[in-house]
Amino acid sequence: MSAITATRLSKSFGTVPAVDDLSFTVEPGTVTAFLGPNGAGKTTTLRMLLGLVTPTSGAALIGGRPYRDLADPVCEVGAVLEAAAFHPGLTARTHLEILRTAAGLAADRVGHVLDQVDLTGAAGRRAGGFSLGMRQRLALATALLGDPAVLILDEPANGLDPAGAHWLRGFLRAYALQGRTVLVSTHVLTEIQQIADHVIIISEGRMVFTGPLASGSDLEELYLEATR
Ligand SMILES: Nc1ncnc2c1ncn2[C@@H]1O[C@H](COP(=O)(O)OP(=O)(O)OP(=O)(O)O)[C@@H](O)[C@H]1O
Repeated sequence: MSAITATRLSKSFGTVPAVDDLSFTVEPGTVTAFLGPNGAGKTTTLRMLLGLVTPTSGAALIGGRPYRDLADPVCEVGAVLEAAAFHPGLTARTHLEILRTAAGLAADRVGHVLDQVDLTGAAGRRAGGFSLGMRQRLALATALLGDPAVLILDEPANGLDPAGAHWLRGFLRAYALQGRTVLVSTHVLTEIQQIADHVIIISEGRMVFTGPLASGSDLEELYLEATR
């Protein structure tokens, strides 16, 4: 079964058709790049997959079910959507501890995800003093708490320094190699080209390209051609 399925998915905000009859699948064991110009409908699509926006019509499924019907959502899908807001007075570890407790996860998960995103050294610092890149790492750590099979990330490299972006690429590649599913929305084509197996490009809410990314192919050329 596909890890993620969108079937004839549409969403209008008033008279604005943000997503228009969009169908695609995302397979386990792949990194899929979800691309499109500003306002193409990427974030709206991701929010529908995560049950945060109700589709006007069509279906958005994770593991064959709408998000609201998942038995154990924290363990099935982790997400980073835009720059997450953290309470400035709470430490990274406290943020994660609160989420871990609410989700009923094992006590060792907090230390594990802090290690995974390389934030262990800053775990006792307040999030209010974090740089953008550190906040991105903390947001990724929250997404990883349930050790989910599916990761949905909106611009995850935003604010990461070159070493951080390099680290993130390796992390996502390894995540997919474990048979898990990674769907990443980004505008940074040179970076995603290095790790994506599959590409979905939308424009004005509609699919303009979906297919595997052959090694050696030029993603920027493909993108510019598809969105012109
Ligand atoms: N809550 C909302 N109310 C009204 N219009 C919205 C809302 N959310 C999104 N839109 C509109 O839907 C369209 C798609 O927006 P969306 O944020 O999904 O695009 P995007 O592809 O993620 O863009 P970007 O690359 O700039 O982040 C835009 O025209 C946007 O103005």
